[in-house]
This record gives sequence, C-alpha cells and structure tokens, in this order.
Amino acid sequence: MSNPNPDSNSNPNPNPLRIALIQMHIDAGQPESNFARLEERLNEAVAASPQPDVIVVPEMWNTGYALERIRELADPAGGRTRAFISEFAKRHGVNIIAGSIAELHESEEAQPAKVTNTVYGFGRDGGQIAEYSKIHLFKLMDEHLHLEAGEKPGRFTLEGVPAGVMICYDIRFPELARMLALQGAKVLFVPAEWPHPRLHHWRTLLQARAIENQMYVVACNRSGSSGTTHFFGHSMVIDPWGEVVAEAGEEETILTADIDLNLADEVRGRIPVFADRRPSLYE
Ligand SMILES: NC(=O)CCC(=O)C(=O)O
Repeated sequence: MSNPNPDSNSNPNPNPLRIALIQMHIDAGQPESNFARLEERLNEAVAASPQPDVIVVPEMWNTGYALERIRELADPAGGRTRAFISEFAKRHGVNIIAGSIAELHESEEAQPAKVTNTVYGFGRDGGQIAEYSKIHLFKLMDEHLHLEAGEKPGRFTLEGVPAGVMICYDIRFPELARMLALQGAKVLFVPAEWPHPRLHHWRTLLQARAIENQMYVVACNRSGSSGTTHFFGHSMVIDPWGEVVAEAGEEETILTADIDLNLADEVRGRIPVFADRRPSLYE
C-alpha cells in the first residue's frame, strides 16, 4: 500500500511533534488478539488529521503478564513484532515507540532461553531507531522470576533530537533518567503496565522526572484488568516545567498532544540545573 502521507518523509524535523499514545487493553497470554487490537488502534491513530509524528504503545502489549507461560508466548528475537512495526511505520511515514514486548532470546549457550521486556523504536522510513530492555525488574509482579534484566540504557535519536526510553518501574530510579538527560535527552518515553492502587506514585514520579531533568515525559500506560490486577490508564504527557499537558482517564483511548522540543532548552536556560550540579559531592 502506498504511503497516505507522502510529505511526512520529506520533513524530517517537524516541531512541534504530534504524539499519539495508544492506551489499550491487553489480553494476558493472547498474542494473536493483542496484535489484532494494536493494528486496529494504529490504524485509528494514523487516520487522525493531522497524522501523529510519533505513536507510543504500552508495556508488554504482546503477552501481558502471563509470566508462567512467557517462554512459549514470547516473540523469538522480536521477529514478528519488528517486521509488523517496521512495515507499519514505513507505510504511514510515522515514528513508533512500540511499547515493549516479551522477546525470546534463543541460543545454545543460554538454556533455558531468556526472555526480556524489550521496547523497539522505528522511524518513518521503517528503520529501527531504538531498542531497550527493562533494566529494573519489578519483583511485586514476579518479573525477576521469569525475565532477564537489560544491561544498557535506552538512549536514541528521534527526528534528530536526543531522546530516551525507560519502562514502567524504571521511573522509580531517578539516576537512569538523569543519565539520559545528561546525555542530552529532551524527551523521555515510558511504556507501562502500572496498576491500582499506585496512581499517585505514577503521577508524582513522572512529574518529578520531567521537572528535575527539564524534559518532556511521554508515558503510555495500559488500561483494563488482568485477573485481580486493575490498570488505571492515565497515560500522560508532561512538559519540561512539569505541567501535565494531556492526561487520559481509565478507559481505552488514543491520547494526543503536541510537544515543542525547544521548550526543554528554554527551561534548561532559565533554571540552569545542569550547570549548577556538584557531582563531585554526590556521585
Ligand atoms: N510493570 C511495572 O513495572 C509496574 C511498576 C509498578 O507498578 C510500580 O509501582 O512501580
């Protein structure tokens, strides 16, 4: 199919960037229905006018937290996900921060095969621009029993602008966001599956990461329930002043917001936190 937005590839640095966050239900242990649901939502997102520049998807959207069966459900080398997202991104000329998935890493040395909680980013031309596996596994949801932690921070470049990605529980570790900011990130993407009753943690931590690092935080949570765990949605976009510029409710939705990446430089210029740091005293 031809690209319905042919101009999108010829304008590599739009500012502001229109972001669409796909806050969706996820069926635990049902990759087929989750792929179908995501495809439907992606089609809805790109049908909007103006079309978004960047689409963001929640954490572990292919399998949910079906951790007991994660080895049989995980996507081998992320092959299916990468092909699907890359093709969609290219066809529509859109960037996609493709949430995270359970990725299976098969190798003769590592037995049993490892599974990571991994996010991929794809650019408008369908090329991969980001890959990050969750560094901090969340024991309260048994991740440490079934998943392998990542070892590398998620820095990447989006439309020529330094950006970062962290996954859900990672936002409780301010050092990681600070490191990405010190490496120049002006926007931090956070795919999540964050449940009740910790909505105040979610909001406060996201705002804190935005304020202290003077960067945009774009956080896409899932909605719906899995067994007795209820996910509250409340995906949000927070600007470098810490203002919530868009916030969803609890239901499935596509939340959109425009972000002006120059604002990060402006805020960093007005309150020069990075220049005023005294790392020799606390690092
Ligand atoms: N999926 C997660 O990492 C959940 C993190 C969470 O709920 C928290 O309170 O932290």
